[in-house]
Parts: sequence; C-alpha cells; structure tokens
Amino acid sequence: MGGLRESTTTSTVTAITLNTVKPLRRTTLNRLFAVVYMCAIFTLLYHHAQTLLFQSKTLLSFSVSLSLLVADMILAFMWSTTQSFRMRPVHRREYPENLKKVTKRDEFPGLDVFICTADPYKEPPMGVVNTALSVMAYDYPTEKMSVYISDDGSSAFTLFAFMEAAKFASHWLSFCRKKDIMERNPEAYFASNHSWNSETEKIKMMYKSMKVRVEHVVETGKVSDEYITSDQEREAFHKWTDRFTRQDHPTIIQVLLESNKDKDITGNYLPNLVYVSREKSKTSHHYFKAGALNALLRVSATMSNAPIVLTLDCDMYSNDPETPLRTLCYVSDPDIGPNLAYVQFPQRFRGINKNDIYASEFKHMFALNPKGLDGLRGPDYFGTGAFFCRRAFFGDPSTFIAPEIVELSPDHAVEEPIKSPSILSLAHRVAGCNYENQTKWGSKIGFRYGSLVEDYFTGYKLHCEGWRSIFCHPERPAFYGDAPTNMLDMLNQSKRWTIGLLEVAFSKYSPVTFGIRSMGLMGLCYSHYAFEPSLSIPITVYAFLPQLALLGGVTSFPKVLEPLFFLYCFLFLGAYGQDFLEFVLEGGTFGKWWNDQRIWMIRGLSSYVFGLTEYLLMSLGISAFGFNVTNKVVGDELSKRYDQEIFEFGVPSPMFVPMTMAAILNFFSFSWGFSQIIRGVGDLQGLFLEMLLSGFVMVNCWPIYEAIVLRSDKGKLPAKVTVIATFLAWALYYTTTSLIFK
Ligand SMILES: O=c1ccn([C@@H]2O[C@H](COP(=O)(O)OP(=O)(O)O[C@H]3O[C@H](CO)[C@@H](O)[C@H](O)[C@H]3O)[C@@H](O)[C@H]2O)c(=O)[nH]1
Ligand SMILES: [Mn+2]
Repeated sequence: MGGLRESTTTSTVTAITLNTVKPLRRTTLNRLFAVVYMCAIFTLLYHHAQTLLFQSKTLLSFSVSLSLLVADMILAFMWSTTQSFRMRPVHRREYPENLKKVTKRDEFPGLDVFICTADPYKEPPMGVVNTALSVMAYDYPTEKMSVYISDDGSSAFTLFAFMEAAKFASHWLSFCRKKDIMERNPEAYFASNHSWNSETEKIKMMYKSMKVRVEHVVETGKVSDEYITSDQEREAFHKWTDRFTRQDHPTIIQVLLESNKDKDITGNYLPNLVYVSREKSKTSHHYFKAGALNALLRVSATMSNAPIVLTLDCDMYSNDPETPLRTLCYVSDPDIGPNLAYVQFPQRFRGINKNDIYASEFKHMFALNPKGLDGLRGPDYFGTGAFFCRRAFFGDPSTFIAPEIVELSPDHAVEEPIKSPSILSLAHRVAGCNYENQTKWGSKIGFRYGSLVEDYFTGYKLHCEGWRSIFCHPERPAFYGDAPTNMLDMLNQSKRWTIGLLEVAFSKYSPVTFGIRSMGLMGLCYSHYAFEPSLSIPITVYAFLPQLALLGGVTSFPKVLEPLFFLYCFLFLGAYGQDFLEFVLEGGTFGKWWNDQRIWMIRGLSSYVFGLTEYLLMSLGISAFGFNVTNKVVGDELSKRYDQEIFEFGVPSPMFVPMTMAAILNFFSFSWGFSQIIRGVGDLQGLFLEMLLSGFVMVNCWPIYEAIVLRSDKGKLPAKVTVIATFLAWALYYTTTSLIFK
C-alpha cells in the first residue's frame, strides 16, 4: 500500500499550492494497538469455543456459551471493519486564496445546485427558501450558477415561497455583496446580527413580510389572490387542478429567475432559479430521493448542464460563501481532478444541545470515519453537501457511458436560453415518470436505485467503479442542517437507514464480497456501515442474557483476578478508551461521548432490531416500506425540553419497548445480585462482572428510569409502554428461569 508521504499538490505551471494532505499522527499507534487487540479477541474466541466444546455439559450452559460466542464474533467482525478506518487517516487543507492565481473568475466551471424537498408540513417552505438564498449568494460568478428545487411534495405553497424568494433575492444578493457578510442565510443572519442601520432594518422588514406571506399561505392552505402579482404567476398555479395529488400529477417546471436576464437591484445578474416537481403516477416507481435527484440531473442538463453539481437537502444551508472555491482547489488539481467523483463536506447541525443527547452529530460517521476513508478512496457520500463532477454519473473514469439522448451528455453545450420552448419541452419530457423505462438510469447512470440510503449506495458504487472522493472539512462549517430533536424521530431515521443498509448488505453488491473484491480495505469500510445493524445481536445479548442467567443463579463471566477477567477488562477498556480518545481528539467532550455510546446501545435495542425485522418482512413479501421524511419543525415545548437535555418519548411507540425492558431487567438483576452479596449468599468475586455490566446498563438507562417514574411532562414515557415492557420482561424472566435456568 506504500506509505503515504506528506504531499503538497502544486499546479505544475505556476507552483502554487491549492491543497495539502497529511497523514494523521496516530496512525502508527492505531496499527500497533490493532495487532494487540486482535490477539486479545482471538484469545477470547478461543476460550468461548473451548467452553462450548468441552465444558458445556447441559443445554443451559451450552446455549449461554453459544450466545456469547455468536455475540462476540459479531463484535469482533465489527471491530475489524472499524480498523479499516484507522489504517490511513489523513487530514486535508485547501488554499482558496491561491485559486485566483491559477484560474480567472470567468474561467470557473458552471455550478448547478440541487435542493430536495418532499413535504411542505415537515419541511416548511421558508426553510427551503433560506437554504436556496444562502447558496444563491455564494461568492461565485452568478451567471455560472443555477439553483434547482426538486419538490417531491409537489406543493403550490413551495412554488409560491420561491416566487417570493426570487423577488427577495434581488435585494438580498446585492446586500450580501455590499456588506460582505459571512452569514448568507437571511433567517440566521437576522437572528444573530445586532449591529443595525437603516439599510439592514429595511431588508429585514422585507424578509419578515415575505415570511408572513409564505407562512400565511401554508397555514391557510391557500395561495390567496392578493398575493399573486402577475398573470404569469397565476397561470402557474392553474396546474394544481382538482385531480392533482402528490402521487399523481404532471410535471411542473417554473423558471423563476433567468441569469443573463434578471438582475438584482444594483444591476448584477442573478443566478438561474428553477422550480421542478417531476411527474408522478401511481403506477410507476419513483425511487424517492434518488429518483428526484436523477430527474434534476436530466432537467438541469437540458437547461444549464454545469460540470459541477452540488446536492443539498432542504435543511442544509450554506454557512460559508467561499465553499465552492474550496471545491475548486481539488477539482482543478491535475493530480486529483481526473478521477474525482465528488468533494464531500461534513454534515454539521445547528441547535444541537450541549451534550448532544441523541448523538445526532454522528461524529463517527461525519468526522472520524471520513478522514480514514480519505486515505483510501475517499469518504462515502452523505446525501447532502457534496459537489459532484457531472461526468462521474456516466460510467467509470476511463469508460464513458452515453445517455440515451445526446442533450443529457455532460459535454453537451446548451445553446438556447432556458425559457425557450424547445428547452422547456425537453425538460418536461426528461422529468416524466416513464422516461427512465428501459434506460440505464439508476443502475449505471446517475444516482443509484435499490436502497433507502441512496447516498451511501451511490457513493459506494462510484468508488467500486474506480472513482475517488475528497473529504473537505474547513474550520468554519460549510453547511448547517437540522438534526432530530426527539427520540422517535431519531429512531425512525436510524430505522430507515438500517433498512437501506441491509438492502445493500444482502444484495449482489454486498460490500463484504463485491466491495472487498473490487477495492480491498475500502470494501471493509463500506461493510462497517452495511452490517452495523447486526450489532443489535450482541447488544441485545449483553443487555439481557448475563442478567437473566444471574437471576437464574448462573454466572457467565470469569471471577475477579482470574486471567480471563483481565482479558475482559482489557477488551472493554481498550475499545471504550480508544473510542473516547478519538472522539475527544475530534473536538468532542466527555458528555457528548457518553451520550454517543448510550445512543449506540439504544439503537442496538431499538431501531436496528425493528429495521432488521421490517427488512425481513419485506424480503418475504409481507410488507413494504417508504422514505419517511424526518420532521424539521419543532414545537416550543419540545424545543424547551430539548434545550434542557430531557429525553423526549411522549408517544407510545413499540420502538421504546425493548430499551424499557432492558432498563427494568437490569434493575432487578442488579438489585438481586446486590441483595445476595449483602446477605452473604453470593460472593462478590463471582458476581462482580455481572454486577458491573448491569450497573453500566443501569447508568446508561438513567433517563429511562426518570421518564418512567420521575416525570410528569408530556415527553415522559407513556404508561402503556412501561406496562407492556414490564409484562414482557417478566415473561422473559419467567420462561428463562423456570424452563431453562431451572
Ligand atoms: O421521496 C423523497 C424523500 C426525501 N426527499 C428529500 O431527501 C432529503 C433527506 O430527507 P430527510 O428526511 O431529511 O432524511 P435524513 O435521514 O435526515 O437524511 C439523511 O439520509 C438520507 C438517506 O436516508 C439522505 O438522503 C440524506 O441526504 C441524509 O442527510 C430531504 O431534503 C427530503 O426532502 C426527497 O426529495 N424525496
Ligand atoms: Mn435530514
């Protein structure tokens, strides 16, 4: 694999540094530790196998040993996949200030921005508008930029919001340029900026009144006549006929701003702004977000066909106008450019509470692992905040796959203005719901179909084809998005991912087979995600089995000071210790890390289990699932509790049951063990590890105990969940102790 030297990429002609890459210092230590830890794992597995073969005389001890062996084998496999991220982590930096020495501004490549939205109630149009305005105001030649909105919710309210946004943009863009502000999301700017003058006051009023109109339209459910300012606008809304539904309607494409024609108030051109709601019918597949993105790839090809494409979720606004320039530092690098599929920026979230109680920063997924991947072929695609080279969607770096019509080819030049009838009619055609039939879209071309995590799957397929990607993580976050602020939203998101990942794990492209074969270590990295849901097995085993055994008078772990005791201690402390160190080195705090590992357990007992089950039911043809969009609106009361770091349950969801069962059962096994020791019946040495495990689970379950007994607010755990969980925990205890551990 050859050592990765510290390297500096310079443009050959001018010797100007655009980007640098350095291996992380901890790499050698990581590799050494991996060897030691691996030996420890093998010792434990050897011990389990021996116990199973030679010491398991009864059915009981056999099943306990077998379960522990299986659990530890899965943990060992998952550990090995994590090591692949630790073998070659790198750190990159880019120097956008040097860019102008290499390329002139008018030689910058065109940039098409895709913003996806799917539901005007879960994703309020004002949020989408703010995201769009923040990118329209990029420090980038406006005549080279086009912003496309994909509305899978096909909502007249969203279109209305963007008609308003188009008008406001002509003030906002020139305001940003004049004041040279960093914060170009109007909502965030007005919320945080306090040095007012009359000009700022004026534009703020303008923004507020737009917001009032848009929110009024959503609230009343009607675009009232007084808000419509031209016949053209009125005509656009005629498309929403009585027969129009979200699942069944014709294509709607509205060009709201046309660059080279529409100017802002100071006479500068505005970027293109296009609203697209692709055709839908109940009889054809839509492939959720991947389908939406492919429709935009085609529509944008007919209108602007920029070589660079930025994909954004509707909540993910720009926090730094320089971001596209950072991307260019890689795109225009002759050593990287030719094989480069995309430059991925981290997902960052605004409004996360102090200790990030739902671990939604996803530090491993969005910060630590990508650095490890970047030393190989590059980070996986996160679904948002990625600048793609359009060419990467058409074949591998050496073989170009031509699309079915030449106008969609990445090198096709658009000759006519985007509002011309021929362009508009082609755009409508390629947004049609039957357009993809008998084409390579979704399989060989564009974003890939077949998984609910279209982002992960698309990045994976691109890497398999030989493309590379870059992880660009500047100090000032490039984008900010929303993270779930209640337990159920978080678990539902995680469940959707679980299903999507399993779809890949058990497909013919499974990373453990196809992936490792086509790209070695990189395939192991992808396996880490694909098989993450399998962690639910060891987590469930460790949350219930030793505790039930303890209640049945059987111990599963070695006594204190036995050699194996130290092995267990080393394995536990080694894994947790290394994880903690990495987390903190990446800017985390103890509190955030603690919650991160807590949520890891909760997912293992909840979303992974339910995701696995739903995936099985789907495989058997019993049920189907869809893309359940994450809610991006937060009520006041909930938001208050979130800020106070109180867990939000509130609804009686089955997803809360297994974790509540674990909380109850661990409480009883711990208390029982404790009473044994107090009464002098049990010996502490023998029960020590069991007690430690139960104690650890209990500390992790503390918010659940609180939610059961101490709280009376709306977010507490519904009594129904407690009752069901108590009953199930008791049934589990009863069957195991009376039938198995008797
Ligand atoms: O049929 C659909 C469903 C969703 N979306 C859009 O997809 C985006 C992501 O949806 P969200 O509910 O916010 O999902 P998250 O779980 O928060 O998103 C993560 O996971 C998704 C895959 O499950 C990726 O697509 C996202 O980029 C990634 O941030 C949003 O902008 C939606 O509007 C569509 O355009 N069409
Ligand atoms: Mn999201």
